[in-house]
Amino acid sequence: MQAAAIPANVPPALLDYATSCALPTPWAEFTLHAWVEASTGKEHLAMALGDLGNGEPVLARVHSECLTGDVMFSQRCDCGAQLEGALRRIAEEGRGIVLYLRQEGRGIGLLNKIRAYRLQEAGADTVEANLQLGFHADARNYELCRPMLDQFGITAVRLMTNNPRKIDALTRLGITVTERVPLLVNRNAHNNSYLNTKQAKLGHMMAPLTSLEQGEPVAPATPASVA
Ligand SMILES: Nc1nc2c(ncn2[C@@H]2O[C@H](COP(=O)(O)OP(=O)(O)OP(=O)(O)O)[C@@H](O)[C@H]2O)c(=O)[nH]1
Ligand SMILES: [Zn+2]
Repeated sequence: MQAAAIPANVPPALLDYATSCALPTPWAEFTLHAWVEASTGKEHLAMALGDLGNGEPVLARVHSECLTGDVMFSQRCDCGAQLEGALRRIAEEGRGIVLYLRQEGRGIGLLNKIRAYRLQEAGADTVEANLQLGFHADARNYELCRPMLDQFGITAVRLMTNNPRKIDALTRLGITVTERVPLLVNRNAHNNSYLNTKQAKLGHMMAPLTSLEQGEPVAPATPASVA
């Protein structure tokens, strides 16, 4: 039997909701939700805590995948500490959500991020490395956030980020960002110039630290805390 044709005026779903489970963490027991992106088959995730659909703005983080930082403890970036900081803060408040988007390497993928790191070892900064590889400085897209937030009836968020593009993107998607909650964690000798480049070239809202010079002793990975 032939499948019924989808009427031309109905946009195709970006995401299919798949399933959920309890996810105990050191800070709280979250609920892990999973979706499948229709066009790529990628699995996107959310960690949710508390009553999210009661109309109060939700403490939220939109986190882009960083395997090296989130899983392998890399100090080249601040991603792992930001993820931990966001989860801790949500646990403290007892309510909130982390959207975990599978757009590794600012959207260029893991292998290309590793290639970009090699170029950075040869002197390029994080933006120049992407451009040398033929990519945009930031190839991410946040449109999936809308159906993910819709799942919980979330229309307004207090967004944990230093990245103005995320605020713009959510606003353009019709989500009200009532507050930006800064997320400044784990600046160290390995990621200091990376963070300075994000501020200078990508518009991130974070003060540059000039006192951390290359070759200085590396600060131990501090427990994540939200500034
Ligand atoms: N191409 C590239 N990607 C990187 C590099 N360092 C980290 N990333 C990626 O950058 C992204 C960082 O994601 P987020 O922490 O959510 O976003 P952000 O733009 O830093 O904004 P906030 O953390 O919200 O302030 C992840 O996808 C990382 O994999 C790099 O040197 N090159
Ligand atoms: Zn990272």
